[in-house]
Amino acid sequence: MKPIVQISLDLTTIAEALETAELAIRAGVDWIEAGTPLILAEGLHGIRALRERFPDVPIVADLKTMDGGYLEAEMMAGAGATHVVVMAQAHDETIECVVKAGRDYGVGVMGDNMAYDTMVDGARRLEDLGCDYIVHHIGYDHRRGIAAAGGRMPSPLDDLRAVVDAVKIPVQAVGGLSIEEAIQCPAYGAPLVVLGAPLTIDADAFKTADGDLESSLRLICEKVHAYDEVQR
Ligand SMILES: O=C([C@H](O)CO)[C@H](O)[C@H](O)COP(=O)(O)O
Repeated sequence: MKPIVQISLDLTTIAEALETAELAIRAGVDWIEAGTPLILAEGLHGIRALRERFPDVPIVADLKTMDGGYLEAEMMAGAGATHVVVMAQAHDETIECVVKAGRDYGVGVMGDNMAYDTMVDGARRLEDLGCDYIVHHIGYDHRRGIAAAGGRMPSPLDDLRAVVDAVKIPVQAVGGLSIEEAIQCPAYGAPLVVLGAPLTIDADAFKTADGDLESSLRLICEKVHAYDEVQR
């Protein structure tokens, strides 16, 4: 598939999410992610507002579902999400319910391997249970905790190649990627590139970052879109 750039709107108001998404789409971003903080703060209203403003843009609802999977996915699909996220740590039945809702409502299911004992095994399990994409994810708190204790901050690139090789479905790497790392994802075989907090959002304040965000995003999109097909 052709590489896709997704912006994660880890913000807490609809107004700021719309403003940041507007700018991102102008810069060439392909998919919008309603981040977990936005879903918590604004719920389905946030998804509906994004859908109304951007009728044709795919919207990922980063639900991080752990239980009650069918209803959560169904509600997000009804509000206009095109993709939902379920955790590898969830029970098999929950992942299966989200996959069933995905099939029933025509939304893509992304399985997130964050905090799974072995991230490669988590990715394999998510694929076996029917997910359409893998989110290979180093958690925000986890990586910051390691860094605060003086350790090297883990990067999703560390195991990205192994995860890509373990599954046949498309993979995205998430969790503190720098601009340079984000641009490299397609070269690792991961066609979905997520621009998260370090690039776009002030991670400490959950506000849009200062600086010329639009120009930075445009540059990143140009570089990622310059890649040929990624083989999956
Ligand atoms: O899912 C996310 C995280 O768990 C906080 O909710 C973020 O959207 C995702 O990690 C992308 O942002 P960065 O980690 O800052 O790159």
